[in-house]
Amino acid sequence: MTLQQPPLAPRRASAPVLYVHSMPAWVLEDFCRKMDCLSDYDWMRFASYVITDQTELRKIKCLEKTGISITRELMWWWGVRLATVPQLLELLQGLQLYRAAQVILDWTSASNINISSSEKEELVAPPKQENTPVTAPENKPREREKETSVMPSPDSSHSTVSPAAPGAVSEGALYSLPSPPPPPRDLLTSLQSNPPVSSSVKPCSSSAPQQETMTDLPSGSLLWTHGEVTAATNGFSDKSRIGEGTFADVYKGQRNNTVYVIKRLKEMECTSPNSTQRFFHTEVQICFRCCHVNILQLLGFSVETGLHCLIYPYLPNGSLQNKLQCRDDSAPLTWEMRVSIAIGLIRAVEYLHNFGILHGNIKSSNVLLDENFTPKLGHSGLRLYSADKKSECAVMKTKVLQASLTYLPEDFVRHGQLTAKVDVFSCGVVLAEILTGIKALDEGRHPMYLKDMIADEIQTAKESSYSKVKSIEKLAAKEICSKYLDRNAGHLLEEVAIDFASAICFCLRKKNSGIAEVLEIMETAENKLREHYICGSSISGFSMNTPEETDDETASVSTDVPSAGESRGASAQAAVPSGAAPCTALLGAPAPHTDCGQLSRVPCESDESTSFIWNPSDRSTDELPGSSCNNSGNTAASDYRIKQEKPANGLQERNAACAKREEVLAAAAAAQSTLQQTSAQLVSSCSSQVARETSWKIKINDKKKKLMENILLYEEDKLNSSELFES
Ligand SMILES: Nc1ncnc2c1ncn2[C@@H]1O[C@H](COP(=O)(O)OP(=O)(O)OP(=O)(O)O)[C@@H](O)[C@H]1O
Repeated sequence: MTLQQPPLAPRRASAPVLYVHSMPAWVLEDFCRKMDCLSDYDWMRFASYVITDQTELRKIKCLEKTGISITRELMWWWGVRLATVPQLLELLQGLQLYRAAQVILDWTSASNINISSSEKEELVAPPKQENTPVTAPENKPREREKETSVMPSPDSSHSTVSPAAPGAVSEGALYSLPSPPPPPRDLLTSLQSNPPVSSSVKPCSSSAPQQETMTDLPSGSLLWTHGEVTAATNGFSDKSRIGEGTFADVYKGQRNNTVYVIKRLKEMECTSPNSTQRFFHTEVQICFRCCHVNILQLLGFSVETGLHCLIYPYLPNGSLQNKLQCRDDSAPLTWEMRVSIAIGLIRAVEYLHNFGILHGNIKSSNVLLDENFTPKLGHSGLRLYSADKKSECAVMKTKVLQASLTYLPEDFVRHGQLTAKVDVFSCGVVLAEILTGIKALDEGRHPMYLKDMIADEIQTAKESSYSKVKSIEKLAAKEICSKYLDRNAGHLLEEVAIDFASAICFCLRKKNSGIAEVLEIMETAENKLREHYICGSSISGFSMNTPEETDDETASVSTDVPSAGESRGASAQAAVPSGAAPCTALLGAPAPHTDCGQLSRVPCESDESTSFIWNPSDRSTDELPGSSCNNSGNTAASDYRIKQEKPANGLQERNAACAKREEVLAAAAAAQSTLQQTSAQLVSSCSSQVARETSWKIKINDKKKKLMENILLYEEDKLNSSELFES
């Protein structure tokens, strides 16, 4: 007896269609968790209904080794083919996978989504009991497994077949299954062509009139039609074209009042006829799986003959490379931004590596900056770890990588073996660009590669040091800072600069570190910088709209909008709390802009009458101290700069201040994530300040401490804005 594909009746045209791809993330996650711990046999049985092509199915099963949820991968595969939730549900129920089905049912009933049984009947006829596989000799134990998967015992995740032989399990399971009609072999053809009649799902194609249109989709579709991309880019007009990469022409486009970037793949650039398709497929697959604040999100794609487009959000601050080189006459990135961009990049790489994904094309032009200067790593060139035994190394031979020698280590150039260390190396080159502002490649320079300039410093440090390995990085870091630190960004705390440069050395040395170690160094640097700004001699504040602690008892809140002059004055007056540690030495040349708003060599003195201002209107570059060299004040990340000033008097002013602050807080909601991050750091830095101040016998300002606590409660929605300033 053979297992039959559950037959599908045509969808009712008028019924609202609930697609698998529009399932909320938490439902999908819960569902995947339940499915992933099924026995291999049960999982394969389910998957075989979704993907009838065994090669395709085995490819997904292989991903299990990388720690990726294979059910998620399977759901993606099915989701882009416009599978519906009722279809999924029917399949689960037909296979008696009740726990997973329950996840879907809980969600639909909690959200009042109506999937009535009659409707289900019309959508999909469940597989009949007698169609379940019972014939193969090995089916008896497996039948028992199926039961346990309905109500699993603690070890139900363990198949009766040894987990040490996943290939055998897969094959056994596959061979015992019937062969339903093969679905389209890959994403592209399936999306382009009409589906086989018996296929369980229907691919979407702009040329398939019987298919629901995009407007029918509950939350919009990932799949754009040719017409939609053409309309969004004004027919791929030159005016809409904003850039060009190795693989794609980049267009800025608009659809439904949202601005997008549409990357049109260059069909001719690829080495073989299939490589565009492979590249595209990989890109879409990986984007689907990756969800991280520092990874560029894929919003859609378009696949038609001769036209492959990937659609991303438009990031108004463009690429890191352009920003570092101040193209479009933008102000240099501040140190706060640079450190935070570096950390964002490292986190993105760490995230990918944790998922077993190698990037293989990390460079500053691939790091894009959103309106808050949050970095988003683009993913052209992403590859998966090769699943075969040979290695964690995948052989890379693409044109993209040959063009990226600037960011790749010598070993890689020679052997073409991509490993996590290659990514760490490339990351180091980008970090070096951030710290030095020097181009990664300049053919008119000797050495022309920035990586070689850093390598020379490491080598020199090695030769001149007989001490332990660790100090070599420090030695080299000092040299790098004194020679190459980007002076346009103003001054940088010496300790921070050296940590930053050390992180670069750790990335670029021969036996380089893991990404986690590099992240730790940079996070330490960021904490030092933040602590210094908040507790020490901050002038510009650490790009956050949070109040700065002062040690005066009577400080009150002022909402005065200072003039540019006042800002400058305040910058010059920025005070270090009484008794604060002596100002740390600062690196960088005596700034060409001495009033640049960065950490100038401020005298360490107290200012007992300081208060703080959040000043949303104080954003324009020309109001900033030293605006020619500092744009921190006019970015969203640092919109509300902190300034110390004489206290305002009386209740009236305080009330006015409160009202004003409410406005500010409303705006601050837009920068919620930044705020949350800051608060946590603020609390830690404040507690360390408290400790210090206590030892210096300084009385802490209770009102401000209360305000800090209130801000945290506000962010946790435990206070509303009117209660924020209650003491
Ligand atoms: N989402 C985006 N928002 C704003 N600008 C973008 C976006 N994506 C790309 N760009 C711009 O287009 C340029 C080209 O991007 P693309 O990613 O195609 O190429 P690349 O990174 O320079 O090279 P390669 O294709 O070799 O990785 C970028 O340098 C950037 O200026």
